[in-house]
Amino acid sequence: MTKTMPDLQQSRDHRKIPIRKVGVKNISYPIVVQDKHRSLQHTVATVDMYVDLPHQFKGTHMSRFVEILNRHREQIALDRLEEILQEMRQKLGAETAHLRVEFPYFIDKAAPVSRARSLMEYTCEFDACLNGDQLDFVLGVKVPVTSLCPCSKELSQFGAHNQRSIMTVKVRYKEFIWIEDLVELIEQCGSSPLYALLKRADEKHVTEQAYQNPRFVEDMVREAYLRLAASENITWFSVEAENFESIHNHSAYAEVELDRRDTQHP
Ligand SMILES: Nc1nc2c(ncn2[C@@H]2O[C@H](COP(=O)(O)OP(=O)(O)OP(=O)(O)O)[C@@H](O)[C@H]2O)c(=O)[nH]1
Repeated sequence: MTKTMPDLQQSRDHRKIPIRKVGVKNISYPIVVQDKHRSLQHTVATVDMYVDLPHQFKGTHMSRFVEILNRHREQIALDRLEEILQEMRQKLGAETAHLRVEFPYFIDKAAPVSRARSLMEYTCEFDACLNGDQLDFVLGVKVPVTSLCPCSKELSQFGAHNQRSIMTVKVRYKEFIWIEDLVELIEQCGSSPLYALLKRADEKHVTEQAYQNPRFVEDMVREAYLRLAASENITWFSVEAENFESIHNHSAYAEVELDRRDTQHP
């Protein structure tokens, strides 16, 4: 039946414009992530899959992306991404394949005083690209923290404004990095970490901890820079901090980046 149907995608395009990324976006799909303490964690990701398209073709074959994803069902994990990307390149006749997987990841944390345990959610991403046989992979994690304003503390007779901040860290690395370790490193860069569950004794502790540890967005990204740059394993990183200001109707924002790849591969 399909053989007799016209294949418009395969027909020629005459505009001579190659397309860098074309494919499917926002597929909700189950994946498996390596968990530092529980071996594996099952979660549901939002998946984007793209390839490049040479100028002479009218369209890509959208159904093949979903076919590939389903061929790897229950095995979509970090160590399978390259295989999936290779299959995308091959089945879609492309030079470059992109696979972005964004997912909620849960870490079991103990509250600082009561030690009450709770699951804290972190939004993570694997962003992988295969160009020929060159694999580029970026791990990203969004880490919410508390920040307390040093200026407000200095000026005010009582209190200081403080807010929830999101620190977004992205890394390229040589040897495997646990999401848990990245989260722990970034949590040290705000005024206080966040927890899903706090009893009263914990609430007093985190409030006082934040007051004793005021941080601008600039302090937060600089602290992260120092800690990430200290690891030889990390070849590239970027860190963003966004403070959802409690006394302004806008956010304070800062970003830093370090790229060691050029010096390693001149
Ligand atoms: N290329 C392209 N396809 C689209 C778009 N929107 C929907 N589609 C549909 O995606 C569907 C699947 O396309 P293909 O993968 O080429 O389907 P197919 O020809 O049955 O599959 P193959 O035999 O593997 O090529 C088609 O029905 C298209 O109409 C779009 O914006 N671009």
